This record gives sequence, C-alpha cells and structure tokens, in this order.
Amino acid sequence: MQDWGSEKVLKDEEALCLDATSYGNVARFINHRCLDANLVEIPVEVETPDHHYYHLAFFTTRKVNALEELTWDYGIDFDDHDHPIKAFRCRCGSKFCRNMKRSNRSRSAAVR
Ligand SMILES: C[S@@+](CC[C@H](N)C(=O)[O-])C[C@H]1O[C@@H](n2cnc3c(N)ncnc32)[C@H](O)[C@@H]1O
Repeated sequence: MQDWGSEKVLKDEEALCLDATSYGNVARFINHRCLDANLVEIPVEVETPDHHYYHLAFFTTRKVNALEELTWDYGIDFDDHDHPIKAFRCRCGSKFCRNMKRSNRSRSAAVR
C-alpha cells in the first residue's frame, strides 16, 4: 500500500507510479542519496476540467549552496533481493548510505 502523506492510504490498485524511463524533464537527472538527501517529493494534484492527475514537486529540506548537487532519496531497499528490478550499487557518499551499511555488514561477516 502507498501512503502519501497521512490522510489517505491508497490500495495497491489505486496507487500511481511515475516512470520517467521514456519521458520526463530535467528532474530525471536528480541522483539518489540515502537518508540525508536535500530534496523531498510532494505529490501535487493537477486539476483540469477533464482529468485529475499528479505531478511530483520537489522541495529542498534545507538551505542549498550554489553549485551543490540536488539529491533525492529514491527509497530503494538495497536489501530487497527479490525486487524485480535490480538496484544499482549506491555511491551516494552519505554516512547513512544503506548500500554502504550492507557492504560493511558483508565485509565484517567475511572477517569473522
Ligand atoms: C534518474 S537517473 C539519475 C541521473 C543519472 N545519473 C544520469 O546521469 O542520467 C538514475 C540513475 O542514476 C544512477 N544513480 C543515481 N544515484 C546514484 C547513486 N547514489 N549511486 C550510484 N548510481 C546512481 C543509477 O544508474 C540510476 O539508475
């Protein structure tokens, strides 16, 4: 189930997926950063006489310096090996990197 915000929990059949594989704008170039990314996404309902649909609006979570990279936590579970899409190897560099934690875990397991 998707939970966007808090008021409404969508059932799977009502959930929306935005896929920028074939079409998108400059937001397609935003890279992932684990946990301490400087952007969050807010779904914004766009209303026309015929349709209601969503855009994802990105907002910064803190002051961003000139030339600082904008990053967004894609919400990937790097431990989910059953996911149909294989996750990339994260190189976000965050000290909270979920992929890094996984690498460290396997390394310390190998040392034992
Ligand atoms: C939406 S695109 C981001 C733009 C992409 N870097 C580019 O130059 O076109 C997502 C892809 O970028 C790469 N990517 C994004 N964040 C990454 C990260 N933290 N570590 C490694 N690769 C990353 C992955 O290949 C991912 O599938």
